[in-house]
Amino acid sequence: KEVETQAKLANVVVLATGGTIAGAGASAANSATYQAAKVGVEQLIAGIPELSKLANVRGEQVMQIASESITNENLLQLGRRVSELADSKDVDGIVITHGTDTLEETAYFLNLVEKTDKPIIVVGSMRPGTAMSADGMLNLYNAVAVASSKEARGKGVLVTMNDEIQSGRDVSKMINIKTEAFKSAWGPLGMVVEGKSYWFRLPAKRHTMDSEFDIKNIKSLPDVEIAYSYGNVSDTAYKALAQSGAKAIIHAGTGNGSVSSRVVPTLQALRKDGVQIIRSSHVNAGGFVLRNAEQPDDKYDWVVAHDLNPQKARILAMVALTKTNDSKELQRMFWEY
Ligand SMILES: NC(=O)C[C@H](N)C(=O)O
Repeated sequence: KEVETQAKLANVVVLATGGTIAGAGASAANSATYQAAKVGVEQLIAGIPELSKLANVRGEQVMQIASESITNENLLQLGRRVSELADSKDVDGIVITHGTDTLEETAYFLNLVEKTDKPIIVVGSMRPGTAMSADGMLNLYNAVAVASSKEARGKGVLVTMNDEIQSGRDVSKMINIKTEAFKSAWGPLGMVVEGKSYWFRLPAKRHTMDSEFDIKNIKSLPDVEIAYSYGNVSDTAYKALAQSGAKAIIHAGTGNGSVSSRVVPTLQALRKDGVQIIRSSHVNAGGFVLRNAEQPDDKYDWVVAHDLNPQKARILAMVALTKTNDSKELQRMFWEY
């Protein structure tokens, strides 16, 4: 009987990368002071015996780092492993445990480059497993539940935090001290409660199977950097980033991606030198940057990031630049993805 049930359960692989979900503190009262990336994947899985009722779960330690230290090489390594597993007949769903600081970047990257309709769920936690009311256990349980469900197929890369199912494209870490940390300006796609998913909406942007990008064709990622804007901003950072070899600079602009008059001439000159200029907004609840609003993008040959925050704009720019350096093509991609 047991063998029969196991055969019916989905096969889910948990790829562990580190983060607070694998963190450990000195005492149970340490919810904010701890070391990330300490606990191995086997221990994470063993800590939730209920997983065996949801799926046949096995783990793989891909790396063990705090996500603020993730590199483009790490992204490619993870992306390639996800792709290999997705191609395997024995795998029905993939869960990635990840630090929350750059979780939204990794989720968006995978959403762009993985050619599969199998569920890929990225999950983290805000408190280490050693803390009182640690959130990692339930977040991971929910991730495995969604990864093993048929309804999650074809919905792009997803994130399960705080009982919500979010689109990996839209979701962003909005606050760093609450378990209710991840939000999307356009709302969650669904909820997961007691291991069951409840769906309410679908992503509208191109992703995974419908994406023109494929991790199998990406050898390396170009250098794309971000410059932050604020009152009295100077052009020093923009110039330095270009000098260090950035192929594109994401302008993390104020408001609707506005650019200080002190910086405009430098950005015009950098564009003439071949650097792509991409205007985004760093407003917290979600930016919305439109072409030729605030700045004459057509005239300057700049690109707008639309609703992508600066760190997500960096991900799309890197992936897009592996295919084209044409600013019109880049702009098309920023509307479509
Ligand atoms: N909550 C977390 O996971 C934060 C941690 N610094 C990380 O991103 O790895």
